[in-house]
Amino acid sequence: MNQPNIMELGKRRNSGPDHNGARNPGVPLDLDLIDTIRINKSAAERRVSTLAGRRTVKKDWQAAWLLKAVTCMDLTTLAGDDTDERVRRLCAKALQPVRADILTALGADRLGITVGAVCVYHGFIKTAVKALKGSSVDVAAVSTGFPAGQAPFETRLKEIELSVADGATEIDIVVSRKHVLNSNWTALYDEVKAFRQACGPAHLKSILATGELGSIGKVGKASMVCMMAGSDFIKTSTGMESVNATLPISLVMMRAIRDYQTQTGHKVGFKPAGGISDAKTALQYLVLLKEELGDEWLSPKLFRFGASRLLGDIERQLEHYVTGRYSAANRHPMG
Ligand SMILES: O=C[C@H](O)COP(=O)(O)O
Repeated sequence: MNQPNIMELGKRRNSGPDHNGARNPGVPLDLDLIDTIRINKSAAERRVSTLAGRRTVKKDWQAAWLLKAVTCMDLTTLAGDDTDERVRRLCAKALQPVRADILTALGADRLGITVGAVCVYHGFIKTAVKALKGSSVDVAAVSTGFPAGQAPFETRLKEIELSVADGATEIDIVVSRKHVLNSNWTALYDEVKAFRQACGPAHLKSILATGELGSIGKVGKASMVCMMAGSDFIKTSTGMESVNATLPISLVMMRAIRDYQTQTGHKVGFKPAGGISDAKTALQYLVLLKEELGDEWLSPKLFRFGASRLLGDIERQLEHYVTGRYSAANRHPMG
């Protein structure tokens, strides 16, 4: 696997698809196309099962890929006991995600590495905006009755509008699982399109909650419908389902993104989220992404990890790389 140009890591300011080309404007719903989508589950599982053994990244290359993963992270806190102080600490970590001594040892201390965004509940948007002011780190808010999405439709629309008014530049919505389970693609399309409209300039990430969609085939179809409705990103999971991000599901979503680009010319981002907590797994996602969608997607404009714990393990692995020793996980707090 090629080493990303480490000098490029610090340059990516202004994340989001529209800063470097047009956003996905969406297209009319094409039910005939949705009907043709078929997914071979065993083939998808076979494809990803060889990933860890077949492609490995070592030493300098691994360090560079891990720094890339950091720049593509939505550093997340979504807990019932979140406080303004916790969010402020998380934002400080977002601005300096890897300890200065580690970055210096890696020769990466002048790259201005930050995460892609901080992801919070609505009530903490203003706190995050203030803490990140002057930086290029985006503020993402989960929305539309996250995680279940069972609030009234008008309430969900209003929630988006309020979050954008508070300063969120990215909105992570949850789709109504019932529309997918009932194969009511028109209802899903209309819902996501309305959410996109409510977002205005903020980018829309559509969370499919893939672990609750019943089949891998539904994941392929729902991915395509969400992109047709104008999603800037499609995202696997809320982190609250019993099954969250997996590599086979991610493969299906990446291929849907590829097919959508082939059909329409529009690029849509991908965000695996939920349960991705170690550097080794993160590298597997990056390898799969590079192989399926190419180098252009290896950027926060088109790829994010949604993760609350991953950064700690990445920092720990980077410290091991520069010192030869592993430190205790609690030496890498998130805030
Ligand atoms: O969107 C992000 C997820 O909620 C994060 O899930 P996690 O806490 O399992 O990393």
